[in-house]
Order: sequence, then structure tokens, then C-alpha cells
Amino acid sequence: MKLDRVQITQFRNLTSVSLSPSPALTIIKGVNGSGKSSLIEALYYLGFGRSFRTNKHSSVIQNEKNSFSVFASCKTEEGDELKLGFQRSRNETFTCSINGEHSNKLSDLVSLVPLQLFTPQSTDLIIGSPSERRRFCDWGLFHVEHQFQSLANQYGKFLKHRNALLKQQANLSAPQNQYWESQFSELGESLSATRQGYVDTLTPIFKQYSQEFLPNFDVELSYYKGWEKDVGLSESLVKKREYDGKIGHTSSGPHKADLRLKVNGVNAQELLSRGQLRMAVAALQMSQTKLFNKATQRKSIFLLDDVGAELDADKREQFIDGLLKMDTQVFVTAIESTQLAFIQKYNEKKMFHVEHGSVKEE
Ligand SMILES: Nc1ncnc2c1ncn2[C@@H]1O[C@H](COP(=O)(O)OP(=O)(O)OP(=O)(O)O)[C@@H](O)[C@H]1O
Repeated sequence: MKLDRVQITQFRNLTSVSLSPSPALTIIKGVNGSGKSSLIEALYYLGFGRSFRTNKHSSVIQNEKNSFSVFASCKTEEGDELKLGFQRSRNETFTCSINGEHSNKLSDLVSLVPLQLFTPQSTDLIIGSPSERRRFCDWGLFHVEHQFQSLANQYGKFLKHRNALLKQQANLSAPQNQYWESQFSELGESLSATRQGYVDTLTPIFKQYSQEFLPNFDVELSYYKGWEKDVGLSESLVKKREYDGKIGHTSSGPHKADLRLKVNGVNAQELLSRGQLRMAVAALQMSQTKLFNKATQRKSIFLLDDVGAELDADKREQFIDGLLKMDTQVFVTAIESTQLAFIQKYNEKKMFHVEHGSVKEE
């Protein structure tokens, strides 16, 4: 899917902005504080319904205004036109709109907008908590496996119930709790197998990209399912019942899963420099883009914020080259043109200049 036209209203310093991006490469230039990241952040709302910079929706609403909105006219792979929108007001309600129909179900909107982001904070994917890596995996699954979201939601409900029982010091082996235990472990096994399958498919693609981005290292990706290796989830739950009762929550299950990245046999963050960690993240994201394209026959959108600060010139070029080769719609922000000297070679591109929150095509 490609964004054809975008309209942003009352979003941070962007009072009223509209632009028609390139279906291939869109460059957004401007000095510090001009509004480049805000533009990227507004687009991110279409793919996630939230910001990547703050948990407080009210922070992105323009000072002294009551709401913000992002609208986009899009072209699907089938050539259909889609009109999408996201609005949020200070009283915490949001509305999505799809071809004029309003919905309060975020997944209706975000399932239509497969979007990824690379920023100066993207190394958190490797050095941050396991939840970052589960989110990475689940983005792919959400867009590729239609049943995934309902499976993950159901698992979440049973986990909540089990944790509530643990907090009440309930006896989980009592007959009245057997149904909950067996359903929980069945859903957990199923969710885990789905994630494992995804990582197994992603791994060879990632291997190829990591050879490109980190040619001097032997990089291995693996999935940790969230409990002991050689036992089923139900067995692990029984083994840990007493411990779980003491801590008041469930310590085994796919909610504890992780992706592990080893480089030359050790954890990636032990060996790689910051720049190399960024390259590893780029390789992970590229492989996910490739897998998404292959599995769905659709194209995705990629936002690169402040790419100049993140990767050296060669890697920057390699990253953007690779994404454009996959027909991804790429948005890149930069302070100066010198950070993106190589873009001269692309024919299909548009350049925008942001100044005090207004955007002009160059
Ligand atoms: N809620 C808000 N209302 C109005 N302006 C805001 C709001 N939140 C942030 N701003 C301002 O918006 C401006 C744009 O910020 P933004 O982060 O988009 O800049 P940028 O061009 O990405 O800068 P940099 O190159 O330094 O990252 C800043 O001057 C910021 O103070």
C-alpha cells in the first residue's frame, strides 16, 4: 500500500500540513525543531495508533488545541483507493475512519497500514527488554497471519485470569480451576508454535541480510519460547505453581518469550559497537519487510527518522537501496542534503522542506 496524499492537522507544531509523497522515496529536510520528526510521528499513528516518542497522546496535540487528525488517501496493490484517518482528542477518545466509516477498533485501521520505523532509539530492539523483541515478532505475525491477533488476545485474557487467581492464592490444581489451566496452556502452546514458525521463516532471510550488513560476523537468531526447553507448557506450569503463587503472577508462557541474537557465539550487545547494533536492527527490519512482501504480496511503508545520525553513508545507502528494491514506500528525514548525497541516483523521489511547521515541496 502507498500513501498518495497526507493531511495532518494540529499535530505538535504542524498546524495544517498536506503533502503528496513519492510512491518510492520521500525526503523530509529541515533544521532542528522544524517539525520533521513530528511529520514522521503523525504517519506512525496510521500504522500503530500511538506515538513512538511518548505514551501521552495529549503531548502530540498542538498546544491550546483540543484534538489532532491524520488523514491519508492511499492506493492499494489492487489499484483501489482507500481513505484512512485517525483522530484523537484530549479526552482520550480516538476514532479511526476507513473510507468514511468510523470505527473505534484500532486493528481495522492498522491492519491496512503495514508500517515500520527506524530511529536513533532503534537499537532498543536488541539492547532493550524482551517485550521490544516480542513486539517486533508480533508486528510481522499480525500482518501475515490473520488468526494471530485473536489468538494473542485470547491468551492475554487467560493470562490475566490466571494471574488474578495467583494473587488470590487460589489452588490452581483444584478441579474448578482445571479448565482454566488446560485452556491457558493450550493457547500458550499454540501462540508459541505460531511465533516459532514465524522466526523459523525469518531466520534464513535475516541470515542473508546480516551477511550484507555485518559481513565480518557470524550472526545467529533464535527463539526462546518463555519456559524450559524440553517440557510442555502445562508441565512447566505445574512445576512452577508454588513459585508463581509466591510472586503472584505466571512465570512460564509465551508472554515471557524472547528473540535471541548471538554474534560469534555471544550476545550481540556484548560484542557489537553501537553502529553495528544499528546495522543488525536494519538487517532484522529488512528481513521482516521481505517476509511481509513474500507472504502477503503487499508492500509496506518505512519511516527513517534522523538517518544521518544513525548509520554511516555506505550503510545508509545500502539500507535505503534495499528497501526501495522491495518497492517499499520510504520516508527519510535529514537535517542536511549532504547526509543523503547518494539520493541523486534515484529517479523516483520527492523532496520536502519543513520550516516552522510548514511543509513545501522542493
Ligand atoms: N504539542 C505541541 N504543540 C506545539 N508544538 C510542539 C508540541 N510538541 C512539540 N512541539 C514543537 O514542535 C517542534 C518540532 O519538533 P520535532 O521534534 O518535529 O523537530 P525536528 O524537526 O524533528 O527536530 P530535530 O532535527 O531536532 O529532531 C519543536 O519546536 C517542538 O518544541
